Amino acid sequence: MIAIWLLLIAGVGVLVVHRYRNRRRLPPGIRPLPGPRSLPFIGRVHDIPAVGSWLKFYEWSKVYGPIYQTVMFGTVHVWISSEAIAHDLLSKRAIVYSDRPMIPNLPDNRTSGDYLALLGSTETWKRQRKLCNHLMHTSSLADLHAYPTLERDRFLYLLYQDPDNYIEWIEQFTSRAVSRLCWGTARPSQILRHTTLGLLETISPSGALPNVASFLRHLPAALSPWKRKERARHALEDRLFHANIGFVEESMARERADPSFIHTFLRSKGSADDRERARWGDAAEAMHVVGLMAIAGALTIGSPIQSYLLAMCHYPDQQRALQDEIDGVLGGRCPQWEDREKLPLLRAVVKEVIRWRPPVPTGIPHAVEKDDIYNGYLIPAGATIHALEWGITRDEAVYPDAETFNPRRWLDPAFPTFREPLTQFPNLHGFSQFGFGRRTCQGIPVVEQDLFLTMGGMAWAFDIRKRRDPRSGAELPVHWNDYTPLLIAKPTPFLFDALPRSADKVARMRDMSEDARARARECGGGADVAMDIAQFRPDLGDCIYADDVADGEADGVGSVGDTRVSMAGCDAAGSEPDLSFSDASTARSSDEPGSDLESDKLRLMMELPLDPRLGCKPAMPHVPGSWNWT
Ligand code: HEM
Repeated sequence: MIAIWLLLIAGVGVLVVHRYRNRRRLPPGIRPLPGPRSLPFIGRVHDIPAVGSWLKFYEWSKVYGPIYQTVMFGTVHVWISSEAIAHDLLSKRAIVYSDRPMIPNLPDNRTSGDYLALLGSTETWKRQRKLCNHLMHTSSLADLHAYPTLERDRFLYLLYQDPDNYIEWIEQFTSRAVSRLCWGTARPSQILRHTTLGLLETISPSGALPNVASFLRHLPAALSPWKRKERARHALEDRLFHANIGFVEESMARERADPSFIHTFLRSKGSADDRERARWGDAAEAMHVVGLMAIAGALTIGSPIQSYLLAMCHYPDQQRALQDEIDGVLGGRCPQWEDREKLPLLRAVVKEVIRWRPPVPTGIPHAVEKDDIYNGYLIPAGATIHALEWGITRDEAVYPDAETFNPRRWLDPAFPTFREPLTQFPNLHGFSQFGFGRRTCQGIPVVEQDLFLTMGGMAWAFDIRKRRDPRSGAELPVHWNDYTPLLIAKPTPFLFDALPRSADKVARMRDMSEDARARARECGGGADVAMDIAQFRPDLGDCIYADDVADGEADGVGSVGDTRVSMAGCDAAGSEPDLSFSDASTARSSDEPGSDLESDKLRLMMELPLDPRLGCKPAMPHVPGSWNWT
């Protein structure tokens, strides 16, 4: 207790000195940026909500303008809500604006080579960024979109079988697809999900107290639950990454390795060309670069996929227009990556979902290394610079009627965002939502494929619509903008119907899933190279994921805590549940509104405690016949 008091006093002392130092004379004509008034010592933190903080920062932009500052515990934070200003500073003056701030709850983030995206502007960062570019480029040539397609085909059939568990299937899709890209196998995906969520908590302002009350970072590990948690998480992640690279090495030794980022790296290391061998650093570094790419993919892509479902609930006309495009161009076939030039509306929907509900609404902050003057305002060295993505996407000059989900803004010359040729545009390259300047997101090719395939697949297969009340038949409300509070925001759960559009599409989905399963059996070293996933289970504590039910164990009954959920219409062999089709009059049996199963599902969705980090339930029932470890 005494230690805590001493630390508090020391913390206040540091803040006083910091404040005194910051209060300096400005050259004539130079002003500090406008912003809300600060309280002594704490600055302006007391009225920033823990949930939806970006809405408050956006509200302030309406009062103080598209660039303003707040002070939080002695640090100046600059908030930018205009894409043009973000480019002026973060892109055109990238030489001083490409640093990252120190994260109090992960104080070595600027120097440790373990987290490319969080590294300061150092030589390690430059080397790692080059390696990341090289891996991304080489793999796009190597036809790696076969992996997202395989996982999309698995995902669609799971969503058809059990739409109420959509968050689980989406998170499985993203983590499995990126695991395959990184290591050529989906087996590490559930542990990856676990460690990745932990990291998101570690670095998010709302995820760990020291990120707001930064003096708490000085607490010794014995007194800091945050430090202990992060150490355990990091140790698990390290073991996972070692196991993954070991798996690829062994697969390569047996000539069974599938293409992956790590495979590409190891092949360059084995090259006869000395320069090629020396170019990309050592295996330990590559292991972390690829690990960070996996983390980035597993964290983010689920957000727009969930937001697509939300948008379709609110905008049935847009869904119909998208289905018309897909049906008209593909004649009943499910979209494939090769179809992208022919489907501009689908690409517009992908981009508009991201604009409408930005996955990283407060942006990933940069730091400025030297004092800078912008339009007569001082931006002091060390300030944290936020491109406020939520605000940028609400700039009415660029996005008229910004609150409305309108994919046509990317396709119609009447809108400022229109760009030709439509075989190429819209696409995600250069989109503000992926950052600015030298720190721009390196995963755009992966995001583009994953979202095109999943959103296109869902529009082809399902009518997404609001669920009806089992008793009154009235539409159940679906929230408009309730998002989880961490750095990557996802919609909180909502109920909807995913009605398959025809019996034929159900049969196609089943076939596609079966084909995907056969393709998956060929991947990941096949049966020759085993990956010991069980070694990690003890580290997962109480967390149970649906994939923990191994293949073949499914019995048509899943459990959630103490509640057993039976999947009516399914048997152990994985036959289909009874469902109605949107274009047929087939009556629902067990799944009909008002049935016991329906009320069971509703109760589960509403009553189970949310995992506050993920915004989803801690454990989900298993779908019989789904396949997990291949
Ligand atoms: C919807 C999905 C995604 C969104 C919205 C997103 C957004 C972002 C944003 C806003 C940044 C920070 C840019 C800046 O500081 O100016 C970033 C950085 C980064 N992203 Fe993504 N990202 C996504 C998916 C991915 C994926 C799938 C990968 C890798 C496979 C990836 C890899 C990275 C890397 C390596 C960085 C760090 C760049 C650096 O600091 O130099 N991202 N991303």
